[in-house]
Order: sequence, then C-alpha cells, then structure tokens
Amino acid sequence: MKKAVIIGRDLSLGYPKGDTQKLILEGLDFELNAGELTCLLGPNGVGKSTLIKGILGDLPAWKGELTIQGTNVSNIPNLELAKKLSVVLTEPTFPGNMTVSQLVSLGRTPHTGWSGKLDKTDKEQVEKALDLTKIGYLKDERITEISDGQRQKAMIARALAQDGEIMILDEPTAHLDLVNRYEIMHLLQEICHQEQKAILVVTHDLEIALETADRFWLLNCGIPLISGLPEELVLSGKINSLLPGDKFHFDPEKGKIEKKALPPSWEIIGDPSSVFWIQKALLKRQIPSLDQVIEVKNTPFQIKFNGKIFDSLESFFENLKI
Ligand SMILES: Nc1ncnc2c1ncn2[C@@H]1O[C@H](COP(=O)(O)OP(=O)(O)OP(=O)(O)O)[C@@H](O)[C@H]1O
Repeated sequence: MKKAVIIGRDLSLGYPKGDTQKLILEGLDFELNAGELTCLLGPNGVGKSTLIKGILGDLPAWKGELTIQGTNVSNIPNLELAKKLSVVLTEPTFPGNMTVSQLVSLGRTPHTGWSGKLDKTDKEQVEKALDLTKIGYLKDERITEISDGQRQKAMIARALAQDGEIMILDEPTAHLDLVNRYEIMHLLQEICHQEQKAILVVTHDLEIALETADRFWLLNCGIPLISGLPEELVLSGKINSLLPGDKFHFDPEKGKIEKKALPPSWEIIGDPSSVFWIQKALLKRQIPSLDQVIEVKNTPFQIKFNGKIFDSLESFFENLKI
C-alpha cells in the first residue's frame, strides 16, 4: 500500500506581477509516495522549479491545496518543515574552507538547536549519510578540493543527514558527466528503496530517468500533470507529451528520443548491432534511400556496396558523396 507524503489537489501557483498575477501552474493533482523515486520532467520554463518552490512553502498556493504528511504546507513552521524535508538545489553554495564531514554535519542544524553541537545521534546520522552516499573516504577532504560529482554526493549526504522522510533535488546532475549522472541517480534510487524515503528529482535526463525512476511526473503547458510508471507512459505514448510539435518522437523500441523521419528505403545485411549503427549514421546524414544493398561484416570491419569494399564507415560515406 502506497503512503503519500505530499499531496497536491487542484493546485495553482504563480508570481505577483505589479497589480496583476502571473499564473504559471493550474489545477495540478499529484501524490509523492514514500519509497518511490519520482522524476519530474518537462520542457524549460514550464514551471518545475515553481512547483518545487510551492512544495517548499516559498510560494503560497493561489488555489487548491498542498499538504505535507497531512498538514497544509503554509501551516508548517520552518523548523518543522526542515525536519521533514531536505533539499538539494542546482547551484550549491557553501563556505569553501569546509571539509566534507563539516558540510554533511550542517544537515543536522534543524535538530541541534542554537548551539550547533552534535550529540551521539547527530554524529551517527552524519556517519550513516556518509556511508549511504559511499563518500566516507572523503570526509576529511576540503569540499573545494574534490570533484563536481563527489561534491554533489556530499550535498546529497548533507540532505540525508537532515533525516527527513522527503528529499527534493532540483537538477542534481546538471553539471556532471554521463558516468556521474548515472551514479548519482542510481545512488538516489538505492537510498530511496533502502530508507523508504520519498524522493523527487527534477531532471532533463530522460534516458537516465527511465533507467532509475519508479514514477514520472510529466509537466507540459496547458495539460494536467501526468503521473505514472515510466514504462506505462512509454507504452501508452503519453511520454510524447514531453515533445510537443511533430519534429521529434519517443521511439519505444530504442527507448530514446528521435527525430521523426519518413521510413527509410535501404537494405542493410549484417549483424543486428552493425545494422543499427549504420542505419543511425544514414539517418543522421539524411540519406533516405539507396538503390543498392549494403553488406556489412565484422572482424575485420568491412562494408560492401555497389561492387566496392570499404574498411571504414567514414570511407563509405566519402564514396557516397562522389
Ligand atoms: N521569481 C519569478 N517571478 C516571476 N516569474 C517567474 C519567477 N521565477 C520564474 N518565473 C517564471 O515562471 C515560469 C516557469 O519558470 P520555472 O523556473 O519554474 O520553469 P522550469 O520548468 O523550472 O524551467 P527550467 O527547466 O528552465 O529550469 C517561467 O515563465 C519564468 O519566467
């Protein structure tokens, strides 16, 4: 049985603009569940960060209701909210001289009172957060002297040390390379399932989100928020709501966004992975048809076309130009 920790009902949010109001999100219904990694996806400017501000109580609901563990967010005092919910923002800020362990300890601030002194439980929570994020070995390093990926893990550890049931991360992998992006999202998935936390991640990384998320929230202009299992949204075609216009579509067989193209008319003979990559290269070069069969062989790589033999894809394409 799912346990919804954040519930939005008919929620509208926006910003005051002079004497008028700039409405950004209207009539949203959603539930964020414990033990689920939820990815919020949508085009630039659709209102993802605005929704996060609403959840954090930084923007009041204009209409509808937003509750956290049953209480309207506007009625939760800041300190209480900080104990329930921790946040990792895109552009982290921190004093440069701090060690990783000191940064993670800051996560205990809502629990330590004015003195900031850590008791036994606080220290245990800091250790646990370092363990869960697998950065214990970095605890004495300065945060200015570690890599971007390690620093992002330290920010996640700080949020974990806060020990709320809910974690919200706004584009936590925005500046990271592919391997670190996968690593961070897998780490969040692991923490979410192991600790039964409700984790909401804003991301533009559809492919990594498909690999890791338990649930998607899709936001797009003029349509209600779509919530569902990622695979279900692919199968139903609803995933295409992320791609307005008719230039791109989500190819369910490849699990990728692709440019829409007329069905090509060439024949390629060879092993499936060679055929796949040669097709991709032909599509990229907008070559819709060839009147001869392409035969491809591996070890050594060879393409036979129009009575000629090419030992690389590059030389094959050079020949097509002539
Ligand atoms: N403080 C603000 N005052 C007025 N309008 C704002 C404010 N912040 C954002 N907006 C507007 O709200 C809309 C949604 O912005 P928001 O940052 O929530 O989008 P987003 O989906 O997070 O975009 P991105 O993917 O680019 O981060 C935009 O039209 C933006 O101009």
